[in-house]
Amino acid sequence: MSAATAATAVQNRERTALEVTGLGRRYGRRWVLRDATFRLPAGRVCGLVGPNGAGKTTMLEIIAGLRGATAGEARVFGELAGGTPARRRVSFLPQEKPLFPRFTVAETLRAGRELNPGWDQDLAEDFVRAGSIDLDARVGRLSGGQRTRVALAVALGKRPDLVLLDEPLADLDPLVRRQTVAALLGEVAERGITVLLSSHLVAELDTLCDYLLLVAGGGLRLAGDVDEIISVHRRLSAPTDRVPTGPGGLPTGLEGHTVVETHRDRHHTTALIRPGGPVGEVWESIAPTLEEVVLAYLEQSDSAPLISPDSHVPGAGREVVK
Ligand SMILES: Nc1ncnc2c1ncn2[C@@H]1O[C@H](COP(=O)(O)OP(=O)(O)OP(=O)(O)O)[C@@H](O)[C@H]1O
Repeated sequence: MSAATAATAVQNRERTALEVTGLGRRYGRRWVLRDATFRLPAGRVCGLVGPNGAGKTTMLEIIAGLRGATAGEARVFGELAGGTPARRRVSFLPQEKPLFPRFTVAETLRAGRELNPGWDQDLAEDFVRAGSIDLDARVGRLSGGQRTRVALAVALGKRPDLVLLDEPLADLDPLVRRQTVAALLGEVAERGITVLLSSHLVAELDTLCDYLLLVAGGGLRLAGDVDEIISVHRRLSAPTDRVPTGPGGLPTGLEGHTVVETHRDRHHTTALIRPGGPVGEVWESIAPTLEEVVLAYLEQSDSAPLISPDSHVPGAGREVVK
């Protein structure tokens, strides 16, 4: 390989933070995750959503190298998850924050420094101080929000290229959540860090994430840039008496479109679709919110997956739905 080709290969690898191919995990006889294939471009903040038990933690643990896959593989900046080169570039913050209550905040950061060769003490200390947290305070005496900030400081102090966060905001009140999110996003934007975070806070996803993965029913249902995902969907509504149920059980006029979800009552019929062409005039058609799209896919976990072009893994043999 020439020097130029090798440089291009490195550049390409650095453009993809995460590449997951045919990933599956079985516990006993039960598959919780099957055939997940996607690419996460570097520098994105990606939300990982799905119902309870959909396999979000399992996926994060596999990427962090804490759990093996039953099928397929995950690569972090081109390196196989679990290996030393991949682990060096990843920080994982599990749901149960790994902090010792008896340690002071300063001792917690010192432990981070001793365990991580690339540790950035200034970054970690600044992140903690910006939350008005005393470095001499005992971790066990901190509020939930303060503990989250300390745990995030430890995760960021490692100077990772990819941060994996398992429901980091679940136990925070809305104000602290907003402050913590702003601090986190400021830090990741400045350093070009890629973030993959699981969350049930569907209504707040669009303030946090510019990329989305949705797992449900054992598989990946949505993957892609948030704006792109929204732009390929339409939210339709029509008077129920003008769109009677057709032969396939769907309201008439939706043939030829990919229908994700429909709701019907005596007066109104609504649908979330991926249009396959122009929509009949009887329907009022508007752009959906991200929350509406996510809720529709969560409700209809067997709807056709949408893997957007920049989430597509080249050569993985998976259909790209536009
Ligand atoms: N070590 C294990 N042994 C057996 N089953 C497990 C194990 N870990 C997880 N599971 C099961 O796998 C499924 C997926 O769990 P996982 O924690 O990955 O889901 P999740 O999407 O993160 O859920 P939640 O939103 O509730 O946190 C669940 O049904 C869970 O009970």
